Amino acid sequence: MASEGAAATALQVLRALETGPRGLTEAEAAARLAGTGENVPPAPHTASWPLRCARALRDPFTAVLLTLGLVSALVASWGTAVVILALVAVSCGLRAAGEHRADRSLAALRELVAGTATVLRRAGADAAPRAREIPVADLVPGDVVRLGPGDLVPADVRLLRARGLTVHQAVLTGESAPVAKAAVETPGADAPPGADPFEEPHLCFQGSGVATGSATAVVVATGERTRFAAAQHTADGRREASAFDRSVHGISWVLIRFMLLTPPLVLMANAALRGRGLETLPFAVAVAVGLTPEMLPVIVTTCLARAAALLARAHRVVVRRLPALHDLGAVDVLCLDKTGTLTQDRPVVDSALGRDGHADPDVLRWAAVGAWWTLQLAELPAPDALDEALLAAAGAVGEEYDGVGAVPFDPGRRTATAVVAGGLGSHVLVTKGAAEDVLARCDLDPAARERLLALAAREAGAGLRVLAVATAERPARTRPYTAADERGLVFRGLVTFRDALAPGAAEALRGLAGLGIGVRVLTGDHPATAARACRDLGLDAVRVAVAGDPADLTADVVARCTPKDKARIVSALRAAGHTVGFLGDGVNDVPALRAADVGIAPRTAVDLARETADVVLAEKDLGAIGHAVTAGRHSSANIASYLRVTLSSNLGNVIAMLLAGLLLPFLPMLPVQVLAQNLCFDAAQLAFAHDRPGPAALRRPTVLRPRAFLRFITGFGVLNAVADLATFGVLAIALRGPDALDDRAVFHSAWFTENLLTQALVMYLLRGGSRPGPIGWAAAALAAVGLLLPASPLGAVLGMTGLPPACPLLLAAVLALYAPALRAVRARHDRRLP
Ligand SMILES: Nc1ncnc2c1ncn2[C@@H]1O[C@H](COP(=O)(O)OP(=O)(O)OP(=O)(O)O)[C@@H](O)[C@H]1O
Repeated sequence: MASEGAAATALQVLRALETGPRGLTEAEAAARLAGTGENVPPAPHTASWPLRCARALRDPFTAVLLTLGLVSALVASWGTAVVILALVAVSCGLRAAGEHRADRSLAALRELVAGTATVLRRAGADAAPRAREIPVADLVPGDVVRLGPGDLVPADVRLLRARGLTVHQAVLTGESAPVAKAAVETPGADAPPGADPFEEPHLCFQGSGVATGSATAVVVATGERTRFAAAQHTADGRREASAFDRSVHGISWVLIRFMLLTPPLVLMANAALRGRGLETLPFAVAVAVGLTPEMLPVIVTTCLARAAALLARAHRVVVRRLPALHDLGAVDVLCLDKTGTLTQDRPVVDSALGRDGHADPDVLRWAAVGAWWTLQLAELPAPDALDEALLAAAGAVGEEYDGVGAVPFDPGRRTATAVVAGGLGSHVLVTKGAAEDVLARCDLDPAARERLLALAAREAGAGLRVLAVATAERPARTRPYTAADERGLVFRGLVTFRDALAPGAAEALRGLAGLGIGVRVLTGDHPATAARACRDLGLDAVRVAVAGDPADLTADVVARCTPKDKARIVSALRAAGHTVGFLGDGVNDVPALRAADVGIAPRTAVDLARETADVVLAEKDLGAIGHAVTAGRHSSANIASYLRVTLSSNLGNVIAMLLAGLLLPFLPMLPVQVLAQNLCFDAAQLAFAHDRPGPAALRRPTVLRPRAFLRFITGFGVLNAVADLATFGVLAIALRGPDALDDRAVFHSAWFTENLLTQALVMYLLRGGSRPGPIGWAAAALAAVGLLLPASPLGAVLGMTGLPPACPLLLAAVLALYAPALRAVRARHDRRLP
């Protein structure tokens, strides 16, 4: 379509599509819909099962396991190879199943936040076109659509008319700044063939969103034929990994290096000290596998999927990017916009004041004339909330003038201008906007400007929103008006608005403070209005700054933020080491939503903000953020617990096994026993995905510091190895000397049992939190397997045997010493935590 559009004028495109500027009739549209199909991009998330499993294989642990399995098969160690491959298969299967469940439970809720488009359609061939909202899926080529600020471009379109239009194309091009678009008549005439269609000024693409201005455009491609659909196959995952995921990744790579080093080290040590050859390879491989937290991908997926499904069900929160939950859990600063988030964004005109501060209905009338003609001439799909309030308060005004032009509102400029025909060949500019910005464009002496600014501040201090109104009479002209014409204005007065606080906002803010999250308000509004709203919401002693002040990075409330300021402050907070969430609902929040670690939008947000956000609150209840944060922390805490327990335990086992292997005339465990023990431990570890962490883990933002973490596992790993080696010593002494140790089956079985018992103990004691819950049950089951398996027929298959009666008692003695040591070290570790 791009090449076709690039070469054709708007008229040619309309003709080719057998449509006109008045749009299609309903009947034509219905017939086309039957032919072209719904305007939905191919679903990117419903991957097939084989694809899901193949994706699971990309996980580094799984890949290493697979390699070890293949190495075992190469040296014909079939038992080892089969167990390892079974581990890989189970891990991939569980992970794919978890992803599938998560996708399914979210798909239904995603529908809730599906967008609509404003389309011009006619009831019949002779009927007048009517603008109405339809589901985006019902759009067909040839439809004429209207676009306004915050709208998502619903299909690939060719602009017919545009005013001050800029669009975010980041999803398609990665370019974060909005690009200007215009309905030029001979587009790209001299563009070289094959030039980037995204740079064509007269084409807009599905997936992009309107930052400022408005447009009327004809749909040229829908559904799978859009550029967006084509791009989706290549580009995915616009955001970098979360801090938590990066830490997990870092820890994983340290481990993988260890794992890869283990087999050669074991081989060399055994060759040097014991003169063993390549026959130790299966054992070396099994030990390396023993080090792997191979259930990590399964635990991560299950934890995230469970948290997302619970949030969707219980709190109607849609998590559009699962790993964002971990970012949420780590958020320590949440930035919010004010309008529409802390307030309802349903403004009602309170008063209209003249220059002297007294009521002046003429000010309201001019403001409404401006609102009416901006709306008409910019062909906005809908008025914004302030314009709507002006029109509601002023009644039928505007039509007594002829509209000439409009420069629509832009949150960077903070003004909007409409131009109407005045008397005797003159035009009247009607400009309204933020008091400071309008006053800066008025011809006033400094004292008068100060007085009027103070008047605006007084009204804002009462919690009202304030618009300043100014006009200017100019000789009529044909040249279009631009923002540069907003100067030399005559100040008319102020219109003030009441905007009620959002219900539940005060409570939500208290809840966030209780979760250890600092709140910053970044708003485009007047500092006094914002400060008052915050005070009314119970945020005391707020420090207020205006964007651009040196203090804007430390203030609680930053007023007069442009969209760029919001994004700048969010990025600076991130650079200072914070994990930053941003909650906003307007088009002016889009860059900040994108810049934050996690973007959150209420369901009522403009389409573009909702589409940019990682998390959407389907109910208009800010309290849901607290639940979402807690769910994120819950998931991260479980994963961290899993890693702590599994790695400490595995490391201890591996150290003990290597040393014992060098001291003993035979291997301390057969490879298949090492793997069987590993499999039992893995199965028990799945309980971590269902655990309820202790309240301490939910009270603070989650942080996983790799260094501290690796210190933790080394400390506990060594302790665990000491316990294992103590068992070894006790067995040697109790069973009296080398003879007893010659009974390999007894030794292997005793060590197997001891390993599972210590692992159960570590699971139970290292987890943190008070109630045992699923972990308690899993640990008990693991201990039972450890005690019963060696004597069972399966134990015999694995080369084990029942233990002599003295053995359990000896093991109990070792454990009785190990448990208090573990508790003591744990308590010391907890005391050192901040
Ligand atoms: N339709 C409009 N016409 C003229 N001026 C407007 C209009 N809408 C908003 N303004 C002015 O521009 C300022 C900035 O608006 P913007 O939309 O960036 O932020 P906001 O809605 O005030 O606050 P928040 O950032 O909290 O959502 C407003 O405070 C108001 O003074």
